[in-house]
Amino acid sequence: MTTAFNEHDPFDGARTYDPADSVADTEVDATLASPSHHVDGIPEQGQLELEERYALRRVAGLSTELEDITEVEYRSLRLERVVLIGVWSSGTQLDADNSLIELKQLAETAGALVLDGLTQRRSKPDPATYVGSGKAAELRDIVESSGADTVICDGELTPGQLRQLEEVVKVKVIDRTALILDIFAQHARSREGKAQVELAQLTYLLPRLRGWGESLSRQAGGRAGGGNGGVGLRGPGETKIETDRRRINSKMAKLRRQLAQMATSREVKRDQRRTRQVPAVAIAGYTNAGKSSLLNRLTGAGVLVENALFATLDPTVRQARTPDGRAFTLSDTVGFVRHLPHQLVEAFRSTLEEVADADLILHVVDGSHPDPEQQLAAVRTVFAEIGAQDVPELIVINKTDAADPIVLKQLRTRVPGAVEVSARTGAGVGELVRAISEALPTLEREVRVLVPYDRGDLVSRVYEEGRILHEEYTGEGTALHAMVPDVLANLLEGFATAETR
Ligand SMILES: Nc1nc2c(ncn2[C@@H]2O[C@H](COP(=O)(O)OP(=O)(O)OP(=O)(O)O)[C@@H](O)[C@H]2O)c(=O)[nH]1
Ligand SMILES: [Mg+2]
Repeated sequence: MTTAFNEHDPFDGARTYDPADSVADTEVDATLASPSHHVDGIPEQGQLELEERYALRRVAGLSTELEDITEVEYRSLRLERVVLIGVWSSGTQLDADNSLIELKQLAETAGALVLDGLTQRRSKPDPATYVGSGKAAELRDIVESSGADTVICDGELTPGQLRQLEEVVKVKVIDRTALILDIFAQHARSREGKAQVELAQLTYLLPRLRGWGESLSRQAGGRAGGGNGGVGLRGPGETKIETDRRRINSKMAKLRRQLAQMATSREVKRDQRRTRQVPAVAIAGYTNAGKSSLLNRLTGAGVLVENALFATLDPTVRQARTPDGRAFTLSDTVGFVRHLPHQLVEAFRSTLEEVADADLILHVVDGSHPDPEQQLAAVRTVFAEIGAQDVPELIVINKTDAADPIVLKQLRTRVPGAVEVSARTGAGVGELVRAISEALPTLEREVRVLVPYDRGDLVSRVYEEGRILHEEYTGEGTALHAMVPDVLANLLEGFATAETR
């Protein structure tokens, strides 16, 4: 890569930050000695080049592969042309690359064309411009020469960082959180899903309002932030930003009310299932792990399967039966991702409660991914956030048909008891069904009863809801030895024969 801090660079050496300009500036760490900071002092060109080369690394093979040229033209009409940038502050280089590859998948899922991807090794993101200011200027050159119109950063940036980086690179800058929110917005179908996404977007937007645009709004934001109210800004002098803020707040309140209502109707359905004592199994896991494919394989549900992240946003619930005939429900859920924006976790809380409320979680992981363990860990973090950490978990390693045998072998020792399947070929699915059956709580009780002939209703219920192990017609009534749900067992208690008392 060429470094190009040249004479035409209007920012080079002259770049200053106005301390009143940004929230981020209050967090500037004076001891942060990244090589990039030398740029402001105009170091020697040769030394600079070496440092730059070391620090800003292009991730190979990251640009979107296009099938043919017409696709390029078609896309350029409606899609954004993006450059990705990530700050790599911990973990190995492979981790950093994997993270940027995932960012690429996210960007493409959102409909963007990825032109380039770069990472910078740095002890932590620059408080002002995310990447160091020197790297930011270099990034601007890449943006310029590639004709990109958007930069996507692999993290959540402060409003100040977004704005200051934007000032350097001269194109729109968005962060990973905004990107994920955008994908969710594009994929939401149901009324509830749409409301949840909108609430999350507004939550994200609210603190960022002042980062946008003119000095007036910035000023208003700054003063309000200083605790000194909007003196002189209210009434006739009220700024647009305050009106916007108020509008957003009331819209959010309205969405919360609507969501609460929708959650109630779902709660009712869940209660119905509970009183019928049908155990609930939730399929959860990292996005694109093959959760919907597995639901289809297990129940023939015909749920949307797509090689895209976050294809499923609305939970689907299906009925299923264990090989020995016990009914249970199986639900597909929204996929998780590393650093799932907390605004989304909050907004989707009621949907995610399906997982927390389940009797068993099928935790699906993509065995063909280079680092499935990291995905397992990321998903468990979300489980903890939604209070699902105590639900029994059955790990399902999917895509074994495409998985690297070495990764699989490693995974086997690290996650004992996992079931290996391929939703695509059907391999291992029989074993999975047996494992589900074993792991499901037996809400059944064994009963030995003698039911008088005038209580044929109870006998029919045993036929419908339970499993009969032995039946005999005696002088006094029907003698049954059966496995029945708890509720029915209670009704039959009065007819128990001596053996079960
Ligand atoms: N090779 C292979 N591909 C699979 C398998 N299962 C699913 N896939 C593919 O993986 C991609 C994602 O599958 P989905 O079932 O949509 O995954 P998901 O977990 O529901 O994804 P989201 O809803 O987006 O979170 C699709 O392209 C599937 O065809 C498998 O066993 N083997
Ligand atoms: Mg899905």
